[in-house]
Amino acid sequence: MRKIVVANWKMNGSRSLIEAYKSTCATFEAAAVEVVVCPPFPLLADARQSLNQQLRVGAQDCSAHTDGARTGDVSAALLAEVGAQYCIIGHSERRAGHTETSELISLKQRQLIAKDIRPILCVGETDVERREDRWKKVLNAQLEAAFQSGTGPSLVAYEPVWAIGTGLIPTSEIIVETISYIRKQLGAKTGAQSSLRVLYGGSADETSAARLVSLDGVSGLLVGGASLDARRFGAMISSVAETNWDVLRD
Ligand SMILES: O=C[C@H](O)COP(=O)(O)O
Repeated sequence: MRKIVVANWKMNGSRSLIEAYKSTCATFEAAAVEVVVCPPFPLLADARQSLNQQLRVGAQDCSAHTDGARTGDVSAALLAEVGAQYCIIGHSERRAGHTETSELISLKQRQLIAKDIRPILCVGETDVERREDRWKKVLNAQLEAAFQSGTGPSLVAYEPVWAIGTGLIPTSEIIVETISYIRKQLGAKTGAQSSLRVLYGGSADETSAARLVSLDGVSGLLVGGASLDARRFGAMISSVAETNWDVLRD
């Protein structure tokens, strides 16, 4: 299966970054890697139009509701209308900064699936939860809620909170063990472990991308900071694509 690399611009980016992506990132070998760009809402339509050839476009969040008097919310239907094919949900910055619960996130997942948008469900423990060996319990709760919507996610991003934007990347052992645990938990619920894609996110950059996607069970990357520079992100895509071709040649 192709590796997938997702750029999460968070509350950053501009039309000029879309243009930079167009000239720098849209020349990779699409057969080897799937690339998804998630800009802020106002740039979605522009991104979709400009990057349509090879890059997919995703949103960073969506409303748990379909319509109505919900100022500031953006529905899955509207995301579909501007061409979003993916949507990040449950990012730790929303769980913590916007007090989003797993129940709310599962409602969002349901809205997205109804509009044929693929949810990318983010899960991950804090440093204290890791140190106190409570990470399994935390991940279970975050994954369990996703099943309240009736269908499990086909894309999960494991993002340890302590690795996001810190320059700290967990050891390979931690990443492999945790992603294997996520796969086991979801496989037990859905029986569809093989079609599940699990990404790693947290301080991934052009120097670590190839190693990270080569780890057992890692289907790709969710990238924050390093995706804000089109050249760095382009270098990440290239190194992941090369890794994938190596796999195909073996
Ligand atoms: O969604 C992306 C993650 O939060 C990772 O961010 P980062 O690559 O800046 O650590």
